[in-house]
Amino acid sequence: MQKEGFKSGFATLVGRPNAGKSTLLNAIMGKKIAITSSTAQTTRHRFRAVLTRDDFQLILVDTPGIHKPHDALGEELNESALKGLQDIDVVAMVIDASQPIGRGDEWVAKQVAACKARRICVLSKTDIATPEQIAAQREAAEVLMTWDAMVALSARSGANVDAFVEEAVFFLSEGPAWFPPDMQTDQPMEVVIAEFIREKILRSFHDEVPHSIGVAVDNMQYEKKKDLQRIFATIYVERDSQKGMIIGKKGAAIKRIGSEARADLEQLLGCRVFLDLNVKVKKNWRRDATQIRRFGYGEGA
Ligand SMILES: Nc1nc2c(ncn2[C@@H]2O[C@H](COP(=O)(O)OP(=O)(O)OP(=O)(O)O)[C@@H](O)[C@H]2O)c(=O)[nH]1
Repeated sequence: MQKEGFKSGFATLVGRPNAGKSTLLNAIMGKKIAITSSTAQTTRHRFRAVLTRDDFQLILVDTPGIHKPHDALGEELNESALKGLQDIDVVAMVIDASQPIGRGDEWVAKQVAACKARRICVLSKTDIATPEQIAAQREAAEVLMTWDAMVALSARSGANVDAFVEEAVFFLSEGPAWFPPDMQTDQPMEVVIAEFIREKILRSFHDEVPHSIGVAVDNMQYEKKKDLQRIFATIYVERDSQKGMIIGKKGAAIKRIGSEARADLEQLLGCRVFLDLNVKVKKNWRRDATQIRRFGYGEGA
């Protein structure tokens, strides 16, 4: 059971190249997590990490187009980067405390200032900055915009990293966790979505459906013009009776699951979603090694 007052939501780390975003992400997670770029860039959000504690779940996403001013000069990318920032709760802009604020920082700040999310200024690398430098950087950062919070930290030494997490969580809303607590690392989008749908089904049936059900995303197509992500997924069950239950009378149950999942996936992905769900009976799918990998539960998934 989730604690009363449990909070959940999304945060993104932005900042010019080399500001220290990846190092901070790793420090937040408390271990080196694989940061891959294997995820198809069909959606605005790339999931980097999910941090779950007793009282919160903080999902760190990457917002493509916000780090690299040169790539983002085109109107279109600019706009989509900004839109991406609209769906998340907290934007943390990482500024290197040991370097003067430059044009790269100013560019990123402009994007951040235009979004609705809560804005946290992170002054990074305090281990190599003098107290005078940090104080001066605070002042310079205040000039960039009005922040909801400011934290000076060192991802390398770990100093104040927890304080940053606390600030970010403070701005999240109360609500249930989006993902299972043991999901931590960067995952391919298909696995994230499959896991998400599975979670919805389990919740929707209040544990009447066994945890042995599996979900696999078979295909994903993004239509740029419509800003629409088509997702084709299969729900695997072990028995016919389970299939009947998930489909429901005249398909009522699966329809409901589909529309609930779709609405949340739209928020999750930051674009419109068309969701096609199929139910298949596959006995003992869990024992099949290839299947396990495909479903994203086994090692090496
Ligand atoms: N001394 C010190 N160095 C840091 C700290 N955080 C990051 N660095 C170093 O700064 C450099 C850039 O850090 P990254 O975390 O890769 O920066 P980034 O913002 O993710 O960079 P891009 O991926 O290019 O956008 C690396 O050499 C890090 O080791 C810190 O807290 N202290």
